[in-house]
Amino acid sequence: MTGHQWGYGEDDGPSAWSKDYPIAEGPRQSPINIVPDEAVYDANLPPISLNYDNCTSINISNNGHSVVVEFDDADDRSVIQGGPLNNAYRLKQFHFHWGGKGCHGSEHTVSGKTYTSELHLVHWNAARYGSFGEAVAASDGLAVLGVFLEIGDEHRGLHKITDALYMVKFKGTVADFRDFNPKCLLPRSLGYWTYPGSLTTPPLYESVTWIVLAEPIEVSEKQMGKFRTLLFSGEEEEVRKRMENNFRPPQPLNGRAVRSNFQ
Ligand SMILES: CCc1c(F)c(F)c(S(N)(=O)=O)c(F)c1F
Ligand SMILES: [Zn+2]
Repeated sequence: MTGHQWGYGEDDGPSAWSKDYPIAEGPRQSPINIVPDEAVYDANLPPISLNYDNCTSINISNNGHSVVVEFDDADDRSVIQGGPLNNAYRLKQFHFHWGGKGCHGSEHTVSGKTYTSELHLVHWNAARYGSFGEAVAASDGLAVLGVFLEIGDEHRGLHKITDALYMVKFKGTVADFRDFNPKCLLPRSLGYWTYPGSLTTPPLYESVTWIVLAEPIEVSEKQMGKFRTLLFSGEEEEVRKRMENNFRPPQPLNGRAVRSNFQ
């Protein structure tokens, strides 16, 4: 596996990543299995505060690993703060991880329970670093908000995304995607677990403060089916590989404390 050519298949998947990215076996890797009974309720953990009202989505793209919606992060117009964070972190992008048919597909698990998908809202510490590229490798550089998706009723906010997926079927495709506010993808409760972790894809930097919401959102099987029409492969590639099961399994906790802001 030459550098930067990683995937989720038999030969280039999570069990092979450590060859090119030795940090894969580091002390604070993600995702993890969250065991609520072993989480430490921390009464001093403030609620998280999301200010997405002036957020500016720019485009939606297929990077060969997931579907990504990017935001204008030139100023503090859309930030997450509070919770375990010492300052405001700027929204850079969000993307998803999902399974094939059935109910696996999330990266974090809760007492071993998997969800059908997991949304990651990626933010970077603009108070301390000059760019996302600089922050991505710093121990307090990123804050990722994780939201579980489970099969149920259709999600009205997700429609705008699933209706745009046909434009980014192939790896390397990008399309305009304006005026999307991801606030509509959040559950009612912002109760969360938080722990120090990493990117769940190469380069697997140990730079993420994870904030995983306990309440899932509901999406329909039909909506999930649209994610599976995406391809890992580029338009010119002979073999078409459906984009699914793009999740890393849980990694060793190595004694890390998982804290919750709820009992
Ligand atoms: C380098 C860009 C990037 C990702 F590709 C990614 F998958 C994640 S993840 N799954 O940990 O949320 C990030 F946080 C992230 F910043
Ligand atoms: Zn992710």
